[in-house]
Amino acid sequence: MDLRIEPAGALKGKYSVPGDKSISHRAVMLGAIAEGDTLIENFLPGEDCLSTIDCMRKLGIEIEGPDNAVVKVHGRGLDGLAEPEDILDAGNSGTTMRLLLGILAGQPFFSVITGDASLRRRPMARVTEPLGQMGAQIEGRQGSNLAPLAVRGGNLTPFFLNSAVASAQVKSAVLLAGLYAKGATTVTEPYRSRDHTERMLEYFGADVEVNGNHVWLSGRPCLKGQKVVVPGDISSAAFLIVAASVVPGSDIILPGVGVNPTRSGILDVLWEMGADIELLDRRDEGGEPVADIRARYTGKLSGVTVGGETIPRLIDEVPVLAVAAALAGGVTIIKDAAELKVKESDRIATVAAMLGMFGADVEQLPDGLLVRGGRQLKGAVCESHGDHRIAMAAAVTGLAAEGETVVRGAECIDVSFPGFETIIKSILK
Ligand SMILES: O=C(O)C1=C[C@@H](OP(=O)(O)O)[C@@H](O)[C@H](O)C1
Ligand SMILES: C=C(OP(=O)(O)O)C(=O)O
Repeated sequence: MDLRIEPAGALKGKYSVPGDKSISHRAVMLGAIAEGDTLIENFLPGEDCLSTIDCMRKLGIEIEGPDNAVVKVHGRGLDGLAEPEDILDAGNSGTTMRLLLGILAGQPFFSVITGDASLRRRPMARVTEPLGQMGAQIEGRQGSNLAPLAVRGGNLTPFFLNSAVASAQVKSAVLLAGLYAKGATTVTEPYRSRDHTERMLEYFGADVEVNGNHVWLSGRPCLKGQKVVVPGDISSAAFLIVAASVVPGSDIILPGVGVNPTRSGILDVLWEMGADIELLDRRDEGGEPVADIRARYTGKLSGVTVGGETIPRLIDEVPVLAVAAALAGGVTIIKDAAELKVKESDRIATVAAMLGMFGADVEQLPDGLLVRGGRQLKGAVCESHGDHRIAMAAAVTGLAAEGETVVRGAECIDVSFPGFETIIKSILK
């Protein structure tokens, strides 16, 4: 599908962003292995989270919905999953595959998990190795690095993982497997990655302790089904916040967006660049911090250097941050972000190619991007590369560029932000 974009009129008023993808996945998974029902409100009905529901159904869990973003999971307890009769399909979703591998590692049955062409190229050894050390047998191409992966789980022993990457998917896979091991499992990571698994495990009744970059979990807890109200996804909100920051006259409110500090790096960096963003009515909902976000055009963004502990706090927002950088004055350097190469596309290469099509000055670095901002951008025909974040970043660039932009392969936007196209069409001049 082609998405056609023209220079935008100002973004004005309230826009609602769909539920958080990371939290929606986790609510279904924990709901499935908890005792009793879990009611999820504001669930993200994006393709990725639908893949998680589909896999859980194949594992014998009855799930109602999504119906108006409400999902009911009839949990069967820690040992209630059934051997799937068919291959589990994680689609385009790295989170589904890596977190589910953690759960499958603890099951006394055989399962096979695969995904689409993009996911079958993404590295899985980062989870299959520690899960193997915990006692699961996992086989796949390239030394169990590439899906399809066949898992024979069960009889896990507790583990101490000192992870080389700050990855919430790695941390979560080991913690979910740790639920099935008698004793304590701990994970240490170089920088703190998103902590939704830790927060939700505690909310469902597990014994979890977090100390800086270390997480400790006691195995074999009794998880109890809960009501989970999913906050709006800050990763989706970021596209509208950047759009409002670069399109003259804009002033928007995004109600009920998650502002968990392990996710809000994009706000910190946009503030540093000079963006006008306010957090209103800050509150806590179901163990997650939430706020209404107001973003206004300022007309004077400037370049920044971003790296280190900030990167895991905005990893999925780098494509749209690069758009802001191309429209800002001065140089922006994004470093320590080699993880971008193993997302739905190689996002260092695809962001540079996409912005280059608009006439922006962008250089690829081995671990990030160098953007020399301030050029007048010209509408372009660009490819999504099957990557939802690249498609949406291109659309936002098109709003601020001269002339028409066409985003090819824009159907992938439904992976994380169904409704994006409707919002964008409503603001075209
Ligand atoms: O745990 C999660 O929900 C996610 C973790 C991040 O991946 P990594 O763990 O690979 O950094 C992120 O990029 C992904 O979109 C969602
Ligand atoms: C990297 C992403 O997701 P996943 O790893 O779940 O495919 C993303 O949504 O940008």
